[in-house]
Amino acid sequence: MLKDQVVRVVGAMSGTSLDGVDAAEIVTDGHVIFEFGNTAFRPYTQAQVTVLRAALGKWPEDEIADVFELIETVHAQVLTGFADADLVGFHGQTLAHDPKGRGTHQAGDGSVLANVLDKTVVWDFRSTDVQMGGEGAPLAPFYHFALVKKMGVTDPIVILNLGGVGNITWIDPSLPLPHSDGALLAFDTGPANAPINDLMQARLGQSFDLDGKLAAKGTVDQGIVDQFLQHPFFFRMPPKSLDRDAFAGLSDAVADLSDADAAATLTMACAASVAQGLQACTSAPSRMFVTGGGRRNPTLMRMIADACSVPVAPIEDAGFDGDMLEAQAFAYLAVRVAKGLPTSASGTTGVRAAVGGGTVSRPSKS
Ligand SMILES: Nc1ncnc2c1ncn2[C@@H]1O[C@H](COP(=O)(O)OP(=O)(O)OP(=O)(O)O)[C@@H](O)[C@H]1O
Ligand SMILES: CC(=O)N[C@H]1[C@@H]2OC[C@@H](O2)[C@@H](O)[C@@H]1O[C@H](C)C(=O)O
Repeated sequence: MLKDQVVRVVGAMSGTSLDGVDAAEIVTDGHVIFEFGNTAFRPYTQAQVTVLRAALGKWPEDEIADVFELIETVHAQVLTGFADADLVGFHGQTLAHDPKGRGTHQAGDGSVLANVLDKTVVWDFRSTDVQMGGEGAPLAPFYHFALVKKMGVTDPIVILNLGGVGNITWIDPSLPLPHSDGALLAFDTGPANAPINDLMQARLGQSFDLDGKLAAKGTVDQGIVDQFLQHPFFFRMPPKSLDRDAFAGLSDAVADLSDADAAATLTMACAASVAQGLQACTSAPSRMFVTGGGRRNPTLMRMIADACSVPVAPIEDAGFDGDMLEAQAFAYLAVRVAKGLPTSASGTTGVRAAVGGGTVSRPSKS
């Protein structure tokens, strides 16, 4: 791909919440975001969620061909709607993440999708970073940097993503990429929606705490939150990343609480971990913009605002779509990979040097 080429690219993301596949198109040269395009969301059926949940923690050597097929099929269904896209960024579904041990594992084979869609697909974004000593996550920060440039702000700000897991990017837009040391600091903050969703599913058969209504009725057990903050993860210096189920003990800790108190306590645990993450940022940002599904939970947003000493607002206040940001991010990163540009650096994943990685698969017919 030519250095200055501007590309219409679609990105697709299946996140740790296991709710479905987001897809979003942008127009970019891998540096500047020129335009936002169409978006789509395809929820997983209950049966598909059950298959995906059962596959969490699995590695390539496990028998999971059915999971790959499921991921590829659902992504193909969503992505056929993007006929005008020149390129596809395919994240896949993270099943397991152990960057300092077994590696990182996303289900779904981009070469299969390339043939089905008859388009070039960029995928397996995280492996090279892990092989180079990085965390392999979070990877959205380079896109966050481009968004902040588009906003035109000059002061450091923070973007917080509240998905199944939370992650934060501190950005100083006055400094240059790609050598993001200084311009970017990014890391996972802790579990976000995943423990709340798991509680709602196990106790009430619901997929999440709609509008934080159950948590709003409960009382936080501060002792459990304080104990949660003693987890070794919170004593590690960033960059750092998490497996979705790294905090399984948190669910056990609220087992004896009422439904409402358990929901309130898990919601506060997320807010407390965000507040702690903010403390670890390079400097106090002027604002925190929140993306991801958790920004729709008013109880969680109130707890975060109370726990953090900076103004907190959904990213829509900056003019962006908080439901599609991650899908857009993997569209943006796909162009960077195709152009040989880095997608992570020591400030975002702890990798030794800025690195691109990713696999580019072209349709075998062309
Ligand atoms: N109205 C709402 N009230 C409460 N929670 C909500 C609401 N809407 C969405 N959520 C939460 O947001 C989750 C979806 O968030 P999102 O789509 O950002 O996750 P993801 O992309 O799967 O995660 P990740 O960023 O970890 O990959 C839902 O599972 C739910 O927990
Ligand atoms: C290993 C993995 O898939 N991590 C996800 C997960 O979901 C949120 C958080 O944990 C973040 O580290 C990452 O996703 C976002 C999109 C990222 O890479 O920026």
